Amino acid sequence: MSPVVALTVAGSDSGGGAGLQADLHTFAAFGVHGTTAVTAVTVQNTVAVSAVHEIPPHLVGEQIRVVMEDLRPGAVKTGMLASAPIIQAISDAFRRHGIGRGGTIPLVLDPVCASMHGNPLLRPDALAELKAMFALATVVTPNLDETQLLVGTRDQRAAARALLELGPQYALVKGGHDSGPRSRDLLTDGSTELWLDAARIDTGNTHGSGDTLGAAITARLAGGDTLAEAAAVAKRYVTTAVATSYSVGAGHGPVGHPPAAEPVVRVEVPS
Ligand SMILES: Nc1ncnc2c1ncn2[C@@H]1O[C@H](COP(=O)(O)OP(=O)(O)OP(=O)(O)O)[C@@H](O)[C@H]1O
Ligand SMILES: Cc1ncc(CO)c(N)n1
Repeated sequence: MSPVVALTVAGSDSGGGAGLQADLHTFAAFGVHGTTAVTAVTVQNTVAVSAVHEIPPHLVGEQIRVVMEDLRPGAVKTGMLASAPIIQAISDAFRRHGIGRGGTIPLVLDPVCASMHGNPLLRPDALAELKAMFALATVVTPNLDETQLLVGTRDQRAAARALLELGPQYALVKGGHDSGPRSRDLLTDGSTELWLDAARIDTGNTHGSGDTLGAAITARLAGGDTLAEAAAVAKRYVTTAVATSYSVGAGHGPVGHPPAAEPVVRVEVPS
């Protein structure tokens, strides 16, 4: 039986907590075969991002092409995209391979702009290009710092409305950076509204939580879920991930990636 496959188009985090490393851990936890198109190599640990090396745009496009032609992922996620020329190459490849709106393969677009340390992961002059790409997305998943940058507000409802005007099918506005006893994310397509709600866990070790939520949605979409189903499962998973986070290094530790309670494919260990 061939496995369910997902693709992440993202940057590498040398510290192993976020970026494509978190995406691959998440795909594996759901029993999904993970593939990657690397956009940038970041020199990063739990304390800071100290350098970024961008991959040439045509090579990012080529990674997408060879994965699409051979492994046929059922869903695609984007994370750190780094620069406007890289975003253009990715958008072209997505249109060519039927990824996102107008195609048949769902696209989860996490508009990563900075690390949780506050270091930039997107060139400031690439913001317009990133926003233009939203029209391709099944869902965009910004945190509150990103909504402030993209649409000028940290109010979840107002941000979702403004994001939907840019053309994605759904907006999922994450509330991890809010305060209060609950960590609430808003999922809406403009006519229905779903609040994904969980207790806020008292920890500073949330590095990679956003990537993990988006990758869990992508894994479940690859397995055939609707977006609302995928988001509900992913929220339960990221809450477990934050609950199993740990301290490593001197800064923000990563979330854990335990086997998913609601996997796409249950991994059987031969006895
Ligand atoms: N302390 C916490 N307790 C429970 N859930 C949390 C906590 N922090 C974040 N979350 C959840 O984790 C997910 C990611 O949210 P967040 O807003 O932190 O994203 P992010 O900033 O993109 O993450 P990252 O740290 O990867 O950059 C959301 O579902 C959010 O509600
Ligand atoms: C490479 C990379 N992607 C995404 C994030 C945001 O979590 C990060 N810190 N590093």
